[in-house]
Amino acid sequence: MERSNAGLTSRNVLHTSKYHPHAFYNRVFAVTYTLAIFALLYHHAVALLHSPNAPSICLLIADFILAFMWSTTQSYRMRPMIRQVFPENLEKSLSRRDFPPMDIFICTADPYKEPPINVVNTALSVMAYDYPTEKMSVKKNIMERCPDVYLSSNYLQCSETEEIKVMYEIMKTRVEYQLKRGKVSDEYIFSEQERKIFDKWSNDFTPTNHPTLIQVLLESCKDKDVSGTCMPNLIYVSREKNSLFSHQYKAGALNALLRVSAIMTNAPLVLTLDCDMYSNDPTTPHRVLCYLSDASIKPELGYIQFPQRFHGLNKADIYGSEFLRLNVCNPMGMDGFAGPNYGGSGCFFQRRAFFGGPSTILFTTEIEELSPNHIADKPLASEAILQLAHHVADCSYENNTTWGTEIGLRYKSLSEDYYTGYRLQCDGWKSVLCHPDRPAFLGDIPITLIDSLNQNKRWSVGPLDVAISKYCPLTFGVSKIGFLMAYGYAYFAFLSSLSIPITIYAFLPQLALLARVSVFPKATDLWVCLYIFLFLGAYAQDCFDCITYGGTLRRWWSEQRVWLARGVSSYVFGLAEYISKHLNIGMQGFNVTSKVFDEEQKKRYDQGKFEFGVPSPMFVPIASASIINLVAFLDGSIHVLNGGSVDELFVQIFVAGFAVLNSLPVYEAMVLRRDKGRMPTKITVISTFVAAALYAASVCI
Ligand SMILES: O=c1ccn([C@@H]2O[C@H](COP(=O)(O)OP(=O)(O)O[C@H]3O[C@H](CO)[C@@H](O)[C@H](O)[C@H]3O)[C@@H](O)[C@H]2O)c(=O)[nH]1
Ligand SMILES: [Mn+2]
Repeated sequence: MERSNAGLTSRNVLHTSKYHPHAFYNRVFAVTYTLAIFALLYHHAVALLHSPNAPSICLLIADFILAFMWSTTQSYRMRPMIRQVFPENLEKSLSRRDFPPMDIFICTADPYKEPPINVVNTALSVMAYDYPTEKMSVKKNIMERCPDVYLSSNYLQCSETEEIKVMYEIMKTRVEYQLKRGKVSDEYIFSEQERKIFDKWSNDFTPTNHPTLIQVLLESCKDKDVSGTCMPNLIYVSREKNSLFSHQYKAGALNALLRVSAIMTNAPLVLTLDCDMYSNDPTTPHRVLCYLSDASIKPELGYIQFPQRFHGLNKADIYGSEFLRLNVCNPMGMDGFAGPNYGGSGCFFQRRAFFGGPSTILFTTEIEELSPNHIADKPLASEAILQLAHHVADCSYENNTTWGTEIGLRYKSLSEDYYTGYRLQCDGWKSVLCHPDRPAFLGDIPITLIDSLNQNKRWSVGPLDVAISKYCPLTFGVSKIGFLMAYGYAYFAFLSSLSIPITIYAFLPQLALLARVSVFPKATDLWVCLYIFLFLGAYAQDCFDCITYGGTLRRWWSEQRVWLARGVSSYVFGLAEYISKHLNIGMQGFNVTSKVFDEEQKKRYDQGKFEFGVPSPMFVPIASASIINLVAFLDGSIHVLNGGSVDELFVQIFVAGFAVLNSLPVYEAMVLRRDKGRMPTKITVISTFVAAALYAASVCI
């Protein structure tokens, strides 16, 4: 079925949508796989009734959680949607003069993890959007408008571009120099006005304690570029920080930006960007307008999400950072229903969506100027406007308001993107996924294992706060957005529960193998076919999906490997962090992912080498599991080679062998490598002790 928007002749079509042809096969497979899961649970139940024992109970729990998590992913496969937009037709139905104003928010939190020059690049890349009045004008029709990317590309060299390059290099050196010094030195302050600005960073100014700073850097129509074209408004905002207040991390930052921008410009369209996500296509807003200029869908359309895409991935994508499933497959699946989740960056919102559902009356704001209906027509740099803007960026501003609970970005979860998208959809908003071939934005990826594991830990803890609350997708969600959408959200909500089955499968069959205890059906038993089907079925479908959506076999292998590593590490630590927070013995925060690349680390990453390097406890379960699996695999194989029965232990030897195959880079890092990214000896020693202790404990039981 192919649909296009009503009211336009085919020549003027702005967007079309059709369901993915795989949907039918996915459904047939889902039914078959469900039957197989029931058969497995039946088999477990019979075995347990026959001879109840601890390993069988553990495996039942593991399989039950895996089955539940599998079921939550099915909604993504029932009705994936493929959309296309035709920006070339846009100006036939909407004149450039009528393009809606747009506010773009770029968050940055830590200059030492997020180099300011990269933030500058991101800002410049979107300031150069092909967009009217504030537009930077289309010079030479360049697609790469991120200066750093453009200047490192094979660009057309002429006196003008060389001049720009020199200007850029000077700016870059200056910014980096000031960062090292931690202060803007006098020789770079050229006027009394600039001095006044920089004086605001007084000596008692710290990242956690400082007043609000708002600086209008460029004002549209007052500031012009060399060709006389208006520049876009460019405003620097640093909200007040005070250690006595909870700042709600990125969600708090975005809410402050929502308010400050409401006072100054109040554009109906809002784009949120992470500081590393530069624009890779100047026509992106045109794609957005293909949806928003369609009166039949606009009233309910809360946001348009572009998949997060990344640059600098190594060939095998060893840490699975491409996240095809998270950023492309799942959102396309949800797009067949109410639409994709909000991904934190590369998302265009209707400002109105932050102020209550589309069919409810607009939620009232404390100050009239914050309402999305308010028309901001005063000069932004005027005293009155600046004063009000400072006021709404105060720490205490949100006290006794519904910011973060009913309006704006929602707090409660460290995954503010996941939770906000979910709540907006529960409010009745729809969304669409815009997935052009040329990525609209490109962001940085973590290049060390610890950064990647930490990022995944955050993504497992954040949604857990939603799972265990009155907004749980399985209850609240089902009642608001229906069973299938809610199940899609439940997958993330319960992501950390995957730690239980993965950890059980990483240790239990292997310890049992060492003790010569059989925990799976015999190789000659027909039931083993069920295990083979369930394992191969899940793996084959995953691999097939991955390749369908643009992945490679090699990357898929990395993805499944890192899934196992997250299971024993990120998700376990995530659960532990969640529990300790609720017992009031620990704190969790938004650990900003580093975007600074150490040259040597980058080189190793490019060679496809895993970067351990730091002695982090998060590596201990990974290393311990690798050791136990290797020992069990060798021990089991020797047993068979010496004439022991293979029948009873075959599945366990297979599981251990599979884990060994996945652990090859870990052994290499523990034993063979000498570079700085190797596994720290301390971790190898601790992990060996842990493995031995587990073995000893299993023998005692
Ligand atoms: O207290 C904070 C922490 C982070 N950020 C900003 O949030 C963005 C994302 O942070 P990053 O460390 O890069 O996190 P990632 O794990 O890479 O981000 C993913 O996951 C986040 C939620 O966990 C989403 O907000 C992001 O959009 C999504 O890309 C960056 O621009 C940060 O500057 C803040 O503004 N305040
Ligand atoms: Mn990031």
